[in-house]
Amino acid sequence: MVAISYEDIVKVPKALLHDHLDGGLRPATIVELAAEAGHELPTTDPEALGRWFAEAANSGSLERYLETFAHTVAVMQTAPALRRVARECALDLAADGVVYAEVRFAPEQHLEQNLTLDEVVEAVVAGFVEGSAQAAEAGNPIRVGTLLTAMRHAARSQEIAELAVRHRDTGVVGFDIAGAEAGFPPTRHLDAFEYLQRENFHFTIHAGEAFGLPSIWQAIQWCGADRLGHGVRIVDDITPGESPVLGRLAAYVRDKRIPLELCPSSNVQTGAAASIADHPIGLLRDLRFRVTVNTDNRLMSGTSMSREMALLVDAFGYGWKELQWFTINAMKSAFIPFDERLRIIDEVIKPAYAKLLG
Ligand SMILES: O=c1[nH]cnc2c1ncn2[C@@H]1O[C@H](CO)[C@@H](O)[C@H]1O
Ligand SMILES: [Zn+2]
Repeated sequence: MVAISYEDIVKVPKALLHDHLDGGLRPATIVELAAEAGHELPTTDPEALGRWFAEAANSGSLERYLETFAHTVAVMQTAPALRRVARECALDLAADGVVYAEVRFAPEQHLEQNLTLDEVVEAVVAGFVEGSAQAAEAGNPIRVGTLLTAMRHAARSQEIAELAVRHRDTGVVGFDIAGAEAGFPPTRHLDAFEYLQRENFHFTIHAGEAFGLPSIWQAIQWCGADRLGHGVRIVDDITPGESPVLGRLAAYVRDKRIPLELCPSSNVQTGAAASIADHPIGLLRDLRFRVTVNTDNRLMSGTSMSREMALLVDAFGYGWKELQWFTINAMKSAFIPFDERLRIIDEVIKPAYAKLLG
């Protein structure tokens, strides 16, 4: 088998479902925006700043990992700043060969300079539109959908859910909750999830990352999540061995084809996995869960979609067949309409991989 190089992975179309806007800024942009905003950074050298984020996020704890977002959120408080960050996000993903991305952020964290929630969303969506148009001109077409996140420790989820529905025809394709998981179960936001279900809207829930099965169970069985953000701890319900045995929850997640938005590097940093080679993605793929590969926070993990795939190729010996499987899984699980998903699978993804698979 011919070894797969990083450069080859960049060229092949990829789909990304779990990427945080405030976790993916270019270090140089943070430096510029911080100077404008008068925000003090740990360093103003972009390269050193990039390293600082990766090191500070490498803490083994989700709570400490999340502290680093204070510096990105602080420079995303005006409409031009939000628009720029979103535009650069679309450009960076497209340059990495991502053809479909759902990018999330929490509007409630961007109100420090008196923007309204609607203005925050409008600025970000405008940035994605602008970035996607520029990427297409450069020969890297990408479709970017926005997910609105509510912070799980706060109490604004109903308001954010309504905001998402209000913008559903202008770029917002779904809803999410994020933030520290332990102590903040998904059922705290049940009203918001029930509202979204009545609106026939889509949502994912960060669950099974820093807390285990009860969080996943609530996300699926109480809240009705379409997908699981991470969900990696579903392995706690699988007894390993020659023929692994699935508990009732793991069996349900697999039977219902509930997509797992796995984020290998992020999980190593927050302590959810000991290393990439030890990451449960290997087992979950072998057992044919609906596994997808994601970046979570490109800045904090110093990563990209191509890099995450390259790490898996190295650790598990995956070839184009597996990378295509991950990509089609992600596209099937996207929150855009079925016919649009199918078009990207049939016209963009399959033809590109067919050439490589021979
Ligand atoms: O892996 C994660 N788990 C939980 N919360 C996260 C993760 N990555 C980022 N955020 C949180 O989501 C907010 C909106 O994008 C970020 O500000 C961060 O606090
Ligand atoms: Zn996340």
